[in-house]
Amino acid sequence: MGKGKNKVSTEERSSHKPKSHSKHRHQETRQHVISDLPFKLGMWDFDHCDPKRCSGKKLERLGLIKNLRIGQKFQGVVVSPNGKGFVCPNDLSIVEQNGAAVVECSWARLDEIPFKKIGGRYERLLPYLFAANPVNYGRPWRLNCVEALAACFAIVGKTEWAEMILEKFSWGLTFLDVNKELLEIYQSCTDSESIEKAQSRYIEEVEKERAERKEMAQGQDLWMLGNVNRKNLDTDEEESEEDGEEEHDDDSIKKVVKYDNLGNIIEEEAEEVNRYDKLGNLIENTDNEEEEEEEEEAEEDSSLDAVREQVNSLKVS
Ligand SMILES: C[S@@+](CC[C@H](N)C(=O)[O-])C[C@H]1O[C@@H](n2cnc3c(N)ncnc32)[C@H](O)[C@@H]1O
Repeated sequence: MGKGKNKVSTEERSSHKPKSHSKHRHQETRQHVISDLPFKLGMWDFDHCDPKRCSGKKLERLGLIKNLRIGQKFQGVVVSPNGKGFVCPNDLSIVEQNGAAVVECSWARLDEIPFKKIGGRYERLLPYLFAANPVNYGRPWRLNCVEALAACFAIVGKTEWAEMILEKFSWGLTFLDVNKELLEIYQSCTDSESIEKAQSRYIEEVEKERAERKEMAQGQDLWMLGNVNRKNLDTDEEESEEDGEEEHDDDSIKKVVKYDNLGNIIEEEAEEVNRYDKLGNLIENTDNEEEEEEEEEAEEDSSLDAVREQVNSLKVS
């Protein structure tokens, strides 16, 4: 055995004492913090997440949240993907008396969570809100634990409690700014049904505005093309010139005609428009503008479909 291998130097010994002492003090501080809080927070932690990025774990390190065991139920509002109704202002007394809890787990591994063995009497979904955390910034529905708890507090009217937990994160208070309008709408509701209606109205408005913006953008594109009537005229002329001639069987060659704002042709050229699939195979050019437009629309709308799907999946689960 090497000389002095298991020996603890005087320096180390003296540094050990304060360490264990400080641990004890830290525990005391934690209890002190939890008992000092005007609210109760709970969390079932399934250890799915990177502890450095996990907001629930940070709340735990700060002594603001209590860890709950599997099999243990929570008396307050449980904000969970397994919720049956939405958090609403009518939940105020439950939150005031017994607080709020979350399920700390990965969104990708929800199917591993034994929802029947956790939760409580008041399991709730959160309505449409945007994440402000660095991992999912700007995404609706997928809030992290501290955002979910803060949203619950804010909806029932305890915005100051929401601020108390969010301010522990550098980005935290942004959550309230980003969702100011939505939170005010939800705060003016009463029960879960009214929250659901308000949420649907908001999503519909967002969709409508989106469609209007798209229409305006299309209008601008048309304006940029110049005199559309003149363009049609020229195309007809071209077609009639080609009448009786051998048809060009290479669809990949497309005429590109550009006009200035007065409708004069400023350029005419042939352009290769070959398109390839992911495997590098040539895709036949259909020149079917309607089909292409439909494809574009489907792509643009897919994000909204994803939102709808998430609403439904949250409702179903
Ligand atoms: C899936 S975990 C992800 C936690 C993340 N790793 C973190 O750092 O906090 C987020 C938890 O917040 C709650 N939550 C977030 N968004 C929710 C929503 N729209 N409806 C219900 N609960 C939600 C749930 O308890 C959910 O399990």
